[in-house]
Amino acid sequence: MYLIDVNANQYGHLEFKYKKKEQAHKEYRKYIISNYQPRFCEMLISEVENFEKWIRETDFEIVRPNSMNNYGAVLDDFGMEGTLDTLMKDFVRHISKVYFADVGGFDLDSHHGFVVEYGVDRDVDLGFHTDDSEVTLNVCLGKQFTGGDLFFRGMRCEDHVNGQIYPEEVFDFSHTVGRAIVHRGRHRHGASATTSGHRINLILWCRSSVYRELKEHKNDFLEFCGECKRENERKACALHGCKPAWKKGITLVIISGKIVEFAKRYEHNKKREDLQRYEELKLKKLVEDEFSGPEEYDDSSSEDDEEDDVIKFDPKHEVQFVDALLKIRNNDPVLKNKEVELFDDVASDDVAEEGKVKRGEKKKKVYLKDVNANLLLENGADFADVADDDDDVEKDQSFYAKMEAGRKEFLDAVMWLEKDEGSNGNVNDGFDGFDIDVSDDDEIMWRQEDFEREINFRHQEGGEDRVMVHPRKIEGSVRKVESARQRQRESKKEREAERKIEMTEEIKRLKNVKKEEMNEKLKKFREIAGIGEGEDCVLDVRDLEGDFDPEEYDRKMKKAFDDKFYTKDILVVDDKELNQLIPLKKLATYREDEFHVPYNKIKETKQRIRSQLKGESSSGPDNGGKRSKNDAGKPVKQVGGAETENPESETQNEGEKKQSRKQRRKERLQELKLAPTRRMAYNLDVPKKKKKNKA
Ligand SMILES: O=C(O)CCC(=O)C(=O)O
Ligand SMILES: [Fe+2]
Repeated sequence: MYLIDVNANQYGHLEFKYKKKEQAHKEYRKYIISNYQPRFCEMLISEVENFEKWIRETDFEIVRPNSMNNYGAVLDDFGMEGTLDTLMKDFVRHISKVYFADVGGFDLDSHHGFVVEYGVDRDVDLGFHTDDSEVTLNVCLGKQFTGGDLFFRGMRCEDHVNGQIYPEEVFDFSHTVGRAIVHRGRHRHGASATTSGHRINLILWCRSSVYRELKEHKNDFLEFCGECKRENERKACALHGCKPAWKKGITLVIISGKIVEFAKRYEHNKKREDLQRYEELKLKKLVEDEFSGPEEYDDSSSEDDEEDDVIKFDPKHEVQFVDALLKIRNNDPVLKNKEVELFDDVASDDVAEEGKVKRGEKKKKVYLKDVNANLLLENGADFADVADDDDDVEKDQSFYAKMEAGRKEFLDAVMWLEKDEGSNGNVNDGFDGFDIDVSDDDEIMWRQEDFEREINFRHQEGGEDRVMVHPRKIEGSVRKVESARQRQRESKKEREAERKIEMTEEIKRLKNVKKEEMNEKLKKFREIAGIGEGEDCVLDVRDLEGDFDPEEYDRKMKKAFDDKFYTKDILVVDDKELNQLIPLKKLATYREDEFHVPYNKIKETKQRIRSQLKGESSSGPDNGGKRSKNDAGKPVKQVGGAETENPESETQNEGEKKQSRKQRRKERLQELKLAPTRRMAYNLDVPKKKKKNKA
């Protein structure tokens, strides 16, 4: 058995390390990396659970991931399409272009991503099947479970999918949270019963349009099929009189890895996107603020409102419309003139009728391109086929460009593979990127060339009789003449109602994200300020929002930090403690980790200072709150919050506000360096009692 370390520590750059291990299953190569970022797994699970909850609450019918699962959800449906595309391109493709190049692994270009859920109260197991994918990534996200093993029973092409199972094809794989497996879609597999707990897996079916296109023309290159292989070998041996030897190659790749960057990025981007969206909605006045109760999405501000529903029929325009349509369908030569005016703009006519168009103002003309655009919008893609044959040429060209790119990637993959093999003498042993023995260099080269030739000459070599068929008509997109408008109106209403529900839910969710963020900030603040559970805090979540007002901020900070902590307290602490206790810097988010001081430590320090002070003096708040002037005649800096209780200090505070924080700190330090006599003179060290007695 080979252990292959896939170190995905650099996002998208995999390092392969080959280690020869004791012979176990020669046919299986394993990639082992450690965990699949637990936080990412957790987040995904909670997102899925939320989604499930929402489905239950709204009684919404959703499309389940595939025909065999009754639980789980299509991730592309809830905003993860881009993320999963990245996962496919930047992660799966690096692996598959080497190990599954024969099924287009070098050019995976689309995906279907979903989660599946198993448990006694969910889907229990999954039948024997092949996936509708070229390559599948299956990641075990959680939670706790027993059972649920994956069983693999050999790869088969469509013709042999139900063929027998050979002993060497039997492979069982136990899911572990954080571990993933990559296999060909045509690898027959199933999942045994999850006997307790819940198992949730992320499945990414990755497809290659290049490969699918090629398969349309030819399928005798499908070397992976265990049954085809045997047949070919039998034939070859019958011809050459040799003994068939069943060669084993890679069948699947097991990964347990750190996709650290990927998971982190997902987490970060998702939150940022949500908050940004929330702010946008707030700007558009679609949400009031995060503190108002649940609100319904109100789309009355959107431009296309009810009026749109009332479609006005104008016989003149109807005739013009049909006439234009016929001209286009019949490819009327008049259309060659780009400036041909097919009919007057309905909207501008209507407006004119209502007297809203100023006299002499030119009516908007409608050109062929406008009509085409409108027809496309109304009739769907079907119409485009009739209207413009050039489109096909363009499609063809982009296809060839894509093929070229695919070919280049393929060559890169081959070079990579060669380099890899060259760097390690053991690699060829039992390994084969195409499920054939690659110990023979010529053979692998021959197969690569063959594969390339198949792609490049698929139209020339016996493929001419087959015509590519793509579905042209998309259900529901074709315009029906009778009562179509009625239906359009109804479906528009339905769509709007759906949109309203969706938006209301979305706003609710975004508000929660926002609230969560603000509560987190507040929690941090309370922690820093040493404000315990249930204790009052001068700031509330609202203070964390809005424009930054430094004076207001200072005032609140003073109150927060100084209510229970006076200048006197501060004077007895050393710099290190002061740094912990006056933690304004800690509020700068970029420093939060470095400056974190646990709440109990702050409390402990404060208590210690208090008892120290009690021993030294019995001074009350008015002593701490009232200060004489320093030698420069300036008011002595007051960190204490006594100004709120002491009107006298009000004016002093005005002066203080103007002082910079740095200045105040400097003064405080100077104060500490004062000679004992000066300190006495300034009442700094004089116990209150003594002072009173003297008085
Ligand atoms: O349950 C699993 O882990 C396998 C799921 C699977 O094979 C599939 O959904 O195609
Ligand atoms: Fe599957």
